[in-house]
Amino acid sequence: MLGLQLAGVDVSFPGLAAPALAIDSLDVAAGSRVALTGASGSGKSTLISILTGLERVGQGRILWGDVDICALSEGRRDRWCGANIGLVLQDFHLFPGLSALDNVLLPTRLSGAMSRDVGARAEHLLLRVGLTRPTQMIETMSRGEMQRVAIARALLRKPGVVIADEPTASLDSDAGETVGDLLLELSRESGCTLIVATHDLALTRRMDRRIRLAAGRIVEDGLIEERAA
Ligand SMILES: Nc1ncnc2c1ncn2[C@@H]1O[C@H](COP(=O)(O)OP(=O)(O)OP(=O)(O)O)[C@@H](O)[C@H]1O
Repeated sequence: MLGLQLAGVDVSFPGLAAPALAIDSLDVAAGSRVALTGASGSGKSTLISILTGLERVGQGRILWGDVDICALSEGRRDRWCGANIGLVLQDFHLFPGLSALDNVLLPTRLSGAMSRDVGARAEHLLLRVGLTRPTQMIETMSRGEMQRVAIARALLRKPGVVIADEPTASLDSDAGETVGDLLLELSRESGCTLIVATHDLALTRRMDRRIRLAAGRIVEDGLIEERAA
């Protein structure tokens, strides 16, 4: 499991008068479960992009464990993040024309980290998220099923942290609840840190801590006392 230390981070985009993100310091304990909330445009996706190495910061440090991903070259950062961070996105980022199993395995195959054990773990994870037909083509699946495939893919390489950006936003309430259950259960089972950007109040209440952003800054940060699970 990986803890996060972020310091002096500033992300600006051309045409914006103020930085999209300006965070002096943020620590997340390894193994904790954090909800990232805030109105549309407050900077949640931008924060996720820099935490996962998809976007570079103008200045600052982002340490996962003792690795400062800002100090890595682009290629090394991509490899490190691919191996250590499991990412679940609102619109799944799955590939039509491939089965559920092949979608789970694709990033690992592309990174050259494939092995028999990984193949067996992918099948196990699909069963664990409640999908019994690993060869089913992705385009024939419901949105809730697709998100479950994306969760299995995120967990495949036993990442130290799972980060999800609005994982329940495009799902109905039942499918959203299932996805929330799986993210919480599987991250607990694998002992990884979980960070979820969400507008979903029910999901937020089930986390340990809530960090609220407004205009790119942290305006509220506290423990969630009344957890539903
Ligand atoms: N590539 C970009 N170029 C210019 N501006 C950007 C870019 N990406 C984000 N922004 C701006 O940065 C700000 C924060 O956007 P961000 O997508 O992080 O918000 P968010 O909290 O995730 O919103 P939502 O809940 O709607 O997804 C917004 O003002 C947005 O327009």
